Amino acid sequence: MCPAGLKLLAMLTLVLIVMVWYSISREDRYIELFYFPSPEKKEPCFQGEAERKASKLFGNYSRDQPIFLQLKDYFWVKTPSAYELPYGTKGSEDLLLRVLAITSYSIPESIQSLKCRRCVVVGNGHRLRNSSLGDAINKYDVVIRLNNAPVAGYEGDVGSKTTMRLFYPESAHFNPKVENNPDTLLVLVAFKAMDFHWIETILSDKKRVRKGFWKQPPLIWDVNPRQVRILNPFFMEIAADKLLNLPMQQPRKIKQKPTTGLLAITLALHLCDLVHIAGFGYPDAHNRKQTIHYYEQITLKSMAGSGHNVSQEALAIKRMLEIGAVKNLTFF
Ligand SMILES: CC(=O)N[C@H]1[C@H]([C@H](O)[C@H](O)CO)O[C@](OP(=O)(O)OC[C@H]2O[C@@H](n3ccc(N)nc3=O)[C@H](O)[C@@H]2O)(C(=O)O)C[C@@H]1O
Ligand SMILES: CO[C@@H]1[C@H](O)[C@@H](O)[C@H](O[C@H]2[C@H](O)[C@@H](NC(C)=O)[C@H](OCc3ccccc3)O[C@@H]2CO)O[C@@H]1CO
Repeated sequence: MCPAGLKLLAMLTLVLIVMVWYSISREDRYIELFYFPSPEKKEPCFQGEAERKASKLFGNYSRDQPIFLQLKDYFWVKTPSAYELPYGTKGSEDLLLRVLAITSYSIPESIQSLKCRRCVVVGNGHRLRNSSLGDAINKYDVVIRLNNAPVAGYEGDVGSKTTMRLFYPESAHFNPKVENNPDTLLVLVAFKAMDFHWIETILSDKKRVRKGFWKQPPLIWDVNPRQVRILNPFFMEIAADKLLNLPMQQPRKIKQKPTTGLLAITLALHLCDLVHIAGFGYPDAHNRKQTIHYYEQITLKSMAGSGHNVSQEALAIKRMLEIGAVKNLTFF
């Protein structure tokens, strides 16, 4: 072969090597960010793995914090809190005391006794639509759902098992019996003192108050008080502080806060040994027509004034995916 031919061959080989290297490196990234579960097999689970990985994000924060608030911490001793709601209980202690007296705080024995807890957090995103992930989702030990996201009619895509559902008064489903299982834990995330007041009036059948909510919450809510739990605001604090770098005390007007989904992932990293997520991810800001939920036709416009920074949250979730703290069943 002539020298020019050899040179061309060398060039082509080099280009080929670079292309192979690039596609391998992209493939690694692909595996990090997307994950396809096998509906037949249970995931291998390693005790303490989520905690180990999460410590890279959160630092060595205390694992002693209870998941749910307990009466003993407010009745016998008055546990002090540095912050007001939603990051602490400062100023809401009396209301909280009454709520804790009529609710429970235990984690079900079926979860408590597991050596390794496999959890999935199901976000409300449109990406779940036609995903056929229902069977895979039902196989996790703990399925965490959010707000009023329905299950009935969407079982093929989102499953039907709900171990716990995080909600606040304005996001409570008006028909909780239809969208949950009889033993689902209904976990109240309190953002303001009125949220404690609402649950108290509902569970003790006291006079309902209509004012003080940004959207009318249910006035009748047919649930067993033994299913209700109050989430420890500590998780909101670390989601805001460690994942989003939000200041804990903000002027009244700004009030930025994590979404319930990011809060649920934070909680799962504390409660579980393996954390998978599905249905997370918003459309680009300029994509005005794309619906955001798997169950209704609303767009990003509906979120104006919500106080969420969805691009900052996307970066936080990407970081979690990159370090392997969570895996994603849908695309991100
Ligand atoms: C109009 C409005 O205030 N919408 C908020 C709604 C609304 O209050 C409830 O749905 C009740 O109707 O609640 C929120 O969230 P929402 O109930 O929409 O969704 C629950 C969580 O899923 C994740 N999500 C959702 C849609 C999407 N395209 N990508 C996602 O990643 C998010 O992590 C989200 O938290 C909320 O509580 O966070 C946040 C939304 O901003
Ligand atoms: C996790 O946050 C929840 C939801 O995602 C947010 O959209 C919602 O934001 C509301 C915000 O909490 C309200 N602020 C207060 C202090 O209540 C804000 O209020 C403005 C308002 C007041 C009266 C009537 C209409 C609007 O409204 C925001 C929603 O537009 O907070 C949720 C947790 O409560």
